[in-house]
Amino acid sequence: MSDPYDLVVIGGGSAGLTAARTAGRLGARVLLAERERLGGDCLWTGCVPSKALLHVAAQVHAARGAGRYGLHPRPHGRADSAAALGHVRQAIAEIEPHDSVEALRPLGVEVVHGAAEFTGPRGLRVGGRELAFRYALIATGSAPALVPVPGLAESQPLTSDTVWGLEELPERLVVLGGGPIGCELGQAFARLGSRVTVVEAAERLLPREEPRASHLLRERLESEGVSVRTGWAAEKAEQGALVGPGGKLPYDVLLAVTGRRATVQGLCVEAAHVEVDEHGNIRTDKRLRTTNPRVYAAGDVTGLSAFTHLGGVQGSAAAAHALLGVRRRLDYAAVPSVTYTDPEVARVGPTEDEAREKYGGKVRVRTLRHDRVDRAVVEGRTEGFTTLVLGPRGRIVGATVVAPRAGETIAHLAAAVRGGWTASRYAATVHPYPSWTDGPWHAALEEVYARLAAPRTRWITSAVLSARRKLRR
Ligand SMILES: Cc1cc2nc3c(=O)[nH]c(=O)nc-3n(C[C@H](O)[C@H](O)[C@H](O)COP(=O)(O)OP(=O)(O)OC[C@H]3O[C@@H](n4cnc5c(N)ncnc54)[C@H](O)[C@@H]3O)c2cc1C
Ligand SMILES: NC(=O)c1ccc[n+]([C@@H]2O[C@H](COP(=O)([O-])OP(=O)(O)OC[C@H]3O[C@@H](n4cnc5c(N)ncnc54)[C@H](O)[C@@H]3O)[C@@H](O)[C@H]2O)c1
Repeated sequence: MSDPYDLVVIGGGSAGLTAARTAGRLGARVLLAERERLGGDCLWTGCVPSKALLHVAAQVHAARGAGRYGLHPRPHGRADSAAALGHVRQAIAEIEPHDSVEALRPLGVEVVHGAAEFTGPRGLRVGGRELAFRYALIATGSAPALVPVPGLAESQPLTSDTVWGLEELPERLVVLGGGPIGCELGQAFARLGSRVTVVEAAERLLPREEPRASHLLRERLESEGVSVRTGWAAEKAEQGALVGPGGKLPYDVLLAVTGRRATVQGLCVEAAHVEVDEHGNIRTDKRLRTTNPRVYAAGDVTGLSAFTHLGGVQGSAAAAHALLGVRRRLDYAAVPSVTYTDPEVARVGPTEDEAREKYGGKVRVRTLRHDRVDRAVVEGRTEGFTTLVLGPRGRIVGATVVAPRAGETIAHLAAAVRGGWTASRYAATVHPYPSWTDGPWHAALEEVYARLAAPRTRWITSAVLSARRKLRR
């Protein structure tokens, strides 16, 4: 067996790639093992293809609406599936080189192709080699999980892994699951011309978001022809129909997007004394160390992250912890999440209800409807809103923005949450006009105006005004 590597990273997705790059930049001897394709879920079956498809769908949707401005005839029918999926493949092809063996080599990252398995607490086997490591990082991600609905597995539904292999747009698409994936893909396929039904067992779409965001998104989807069934738990799947409350939903294609499960099979984690928790995720402490202090974990496999941006940050932090012994605290309270539907639903921190559970009566909420945002008015998109959740000492602890490009707007609010800013501190930054960032800015200004109007402040300002009037008389 050769000298031990400083760090062996298992899995070349968002978390593993970022960890390997960090380790390489630190000058460590690092090996990255990947069993399929570098880039992982995000590049091949997740963020990149879904956002590329949503982009095509948005173009098609805009073209259909151009009749309003005199451009006729109004295009109808289904978009060209080959062209739509061609754009998806092109986006992947353009991003892929950034995640390639060639891009990693200058950073000193060695890549081995193969499925890694632990052979002991400080050793593993991959690509026919037995390796020793000082530290290892498990970044093996997650895979679609089918809910235990009778007949579902036998019906062989498409998942977010396999939907990209479709050659034709389905005539009737039933989407099982109204979470982020179901809403994004449901809207994309509907805009491209499929007849889409989204079914969700909970009482509303995107159950983790502000109820107002869920209702608004539902209205929007329905206005675009998507049939939405909430409180609709699938009971049975048959060939060609999903069965649930009130009867059958016939489909040509069934897409099951009901959550994901950590990928730990085949890793032989027991050999490394690495424990898995009751949900099947790798158990980690605050520093992302597993139950073996020589082995760390990052990304979807931990159950602490379901996003590329967070998986990458975890990977980088875990590499630095392991190699340098530094303690970089991860601030989960300020991690934004975005569902890239139109409008986008973006949030950082807790919802209003979650904040009230945590902070009780100290919570105040400012919501600004976007009919007060000039950018929304000029684009004819006033349906959205911004909510700021203020916690103890008036600090912004959470925010939700529902609007086109809310994913960009939320980044500044994430900085505010991370910095523990009050609404007035946030409002002191000048925001560009007319931009979507006017939503959060004016919501924060509303809080400032309310404070100015409070009796105590009003008493002080009145006293100052009156004193200055007398002085200058
Ligand atoms: C449809 C969809 C849309 C999404 N959209 C977004 C989005 O817009 N924004 C966002 O932030 N997140 C999004 N996500 C989530 C995001 O894709 C994941 O959070 C992210 O890709 C997880 O990264 P990871 O590195 O933890 O795992 P992965 O990307 O899954 O990488 C794990 C890698 O490990 C490899 N592997 C597994 N076992 C072994 C082994 N034994 N040996 C060697 N290699 C192994 C796998 O082949 C894989 O390449 C989306 C997900 C889906 C499904
Ligand atoms: N834009 C993004 O950042 C983005 C996009 C897509 C996915 N992701 C992440 O990927 C992960 C997986 O997403 P997802 O949408 O698959 O999972 P999810 O768990 O968020 O949503 C699945 C939905 O399916 C519903 N469901 C479960 N069983 C059902 C049944 N029998 N009948 C009807 N509905 C049922 C659940 O109530 C839930 O709302 C999430 O953690 C998400 O955050 C992120």
